[in-house]
Amino acid sequence: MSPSKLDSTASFGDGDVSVSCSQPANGLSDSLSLLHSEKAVQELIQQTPVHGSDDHLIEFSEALRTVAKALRRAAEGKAAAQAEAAEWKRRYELERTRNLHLENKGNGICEKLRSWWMQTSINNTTGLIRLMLPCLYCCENWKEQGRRLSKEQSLRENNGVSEGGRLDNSTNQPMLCNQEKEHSNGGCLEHGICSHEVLQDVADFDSNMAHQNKIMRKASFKLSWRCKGENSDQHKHDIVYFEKGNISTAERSSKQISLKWESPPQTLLILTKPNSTSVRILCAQMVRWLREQKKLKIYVEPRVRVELLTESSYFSFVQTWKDEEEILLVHTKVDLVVTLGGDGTVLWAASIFKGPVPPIVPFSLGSLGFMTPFHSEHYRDCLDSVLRGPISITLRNRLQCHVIRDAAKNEIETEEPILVLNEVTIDRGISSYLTNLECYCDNSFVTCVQGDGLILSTTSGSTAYSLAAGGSMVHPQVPGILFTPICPHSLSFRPLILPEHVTVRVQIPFNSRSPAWASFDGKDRKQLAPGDALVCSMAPWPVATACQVDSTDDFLRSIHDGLHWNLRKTQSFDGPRDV
Ligand SMILES: NC(=O)c1ccc[n+]([C@@H]2O[C@H](COP(=O)([O-])OP(=O)(O)OC[C@H]3O[C@@H](n4cnc5c(N)ncnc54)[C@H](O)[C@@H]3O)[C@@H](O)[C@H]2O)c1
Ligand SMILES: Nc1ncnc2c1ncn2[C@@H]1O[C@H](COP(=O)(O)OP(=O)(O)OP(=O)(O)O)[C@@H](O)[C@H]1O
Repeated sequence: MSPSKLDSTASFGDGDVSVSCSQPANGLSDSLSLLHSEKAVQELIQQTPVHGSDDHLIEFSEALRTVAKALRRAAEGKAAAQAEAAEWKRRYELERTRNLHLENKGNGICEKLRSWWMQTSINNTTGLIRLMLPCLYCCENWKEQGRRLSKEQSLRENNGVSEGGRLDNSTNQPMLCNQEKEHSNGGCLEHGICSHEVLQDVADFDSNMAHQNKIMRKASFKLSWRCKGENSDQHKHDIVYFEKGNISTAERSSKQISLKWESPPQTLLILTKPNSTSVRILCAQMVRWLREQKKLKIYVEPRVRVELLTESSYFSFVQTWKDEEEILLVHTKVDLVVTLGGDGTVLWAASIFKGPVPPIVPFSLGSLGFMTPFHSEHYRDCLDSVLRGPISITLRNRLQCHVIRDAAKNEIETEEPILVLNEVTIDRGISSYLTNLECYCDNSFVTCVQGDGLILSTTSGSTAYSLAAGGSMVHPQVPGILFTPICPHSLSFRPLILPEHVTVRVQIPFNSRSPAWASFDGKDRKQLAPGDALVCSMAPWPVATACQVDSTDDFLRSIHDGLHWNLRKTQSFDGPRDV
């Protein structure tokens, strides 16, 4: 039988293996079943005794091999096509959201913000909550959007009657804070990065605070690029000049950044490492000092509030949240976050904020502290100078990771993105097989990782797991994505550093021997089945951590103190030398 004879459904043996090769090109209905068929064909080849003298059998097994190969190619083709389709679907959705957003920007209203606003207004018929949040999707023009939404609300409440086009929103319009009035020309965005203000927050989400029916607003601050010999308030937007055909760089894409408060911070969130007596004692002291000396409002996690109240009822002024939903609003309340612990507590702090993150002041109470430059013994002086400002900060990029399930029927089933400050790791989990990860960068094939796994790390995470896997240490202010294999079974694999603007996709091939596992900053393990993918790009919400000196000094100090980097006894003068 020649291979060409295998163009129709053929049954082999006692009929339990059936291979159809006559399907049209688009008939690759299910690559998994194709793979099973391939396996069956392979098994059949192994089971069928082939004697050198039997030409027919040799020809037959050749034909089967050809079929097996064709099936494998078909399955791989489908996997690639599915990955591409998923990516295009994602891009389409992104584009559609952006277009919707732009369309509504014409009206001055972001669609997401509009629906959120509608919900809030509908859910709170008493009209108690009328929060004005920054729009996470556009992060601009939201004050104006607030006014317009308020007008819409007013219209709805008045059955939409507005004959002369004049809208009376005097009762429903969010109250504007002073900042809003001062910056109503939007000047803030023109000369730096500004914090968002909360316009009005009538009802506190904590019932303990329900009686405090008063205006709270977030402290406003400005971030500016600091460069030696340059006026710090001047920020040119052009990075590259093309004057008379000559290309010259006018600016660096990343610089030392300084934070200057435009209004004093009023609310602090303190996050602490659990199960540590020294941290508990320090936390109580700090809360007391901040309340008595600085007159600040303090938020802590529910666990910490219980701990403080167990110590003394004095701490009843300390506020907290009740559930996951309320945590989502915390960033609108808090001006500054203080962490008491090690790097893990900074990671924990960042993980609480699924969108914008307030600046973090990390105190070191762990064994290593790459992101925790402040010493807890001097907390009063440190906090004094941070609250006064200006301070140097390290603006740490985060990665935004999407798990795309092959089994997902539609985009509604797409899982929420996860933000990481250190890295996302895709590894073999408990499986003893090699992982097989197909990696693409902006749809260009990068490589197939065969080994224990792959780390996609931020530059902040470059001193963590990526370093242990042989990646380079990178200054946290350098924008980039580290692509570091874990124990690759290849002599020529070297870690890469990719530019910050790319999207990396890691695909688990359909013919993978086992599922892979993704973990995010060392937590939240998720299984990735064959056909699933992890798509990762730079998130728009970095984490600003306060520096002791500046980002470079702090970074170098951390690798010297934390890792004893390049520590070696100095060679003595006493010996052979060039004269
Ligand atoms: N082989 C390894 O080195 C290895 C293995 C697993 C996880 N990790 C790291 O642990 C991190 C989670 O930290 P954790 O504190 O929640 O877990 P953990 O308590 O297990 O601590 C892990 C260690 O990593 C250090 N670390 C964390 N972030 C760092 C950073 N940016 N630079 C330098 N060191 C850093 C911590 O100080 C700590 O000593 C993960 O994001 C991962 O980077 C490292
Ligand atoms: N507020 C928190 N709630 C829950 N878990 C937390 C919190 N803060 C920290 N953790 C977790 O506790 C673990 C240890 O925290 P951290 O790294 O800060 O302390 P450490 O291990 O003593 O420090 P180091 O790693 O420098 O020795 C981390 O896994 C971190 O995610």
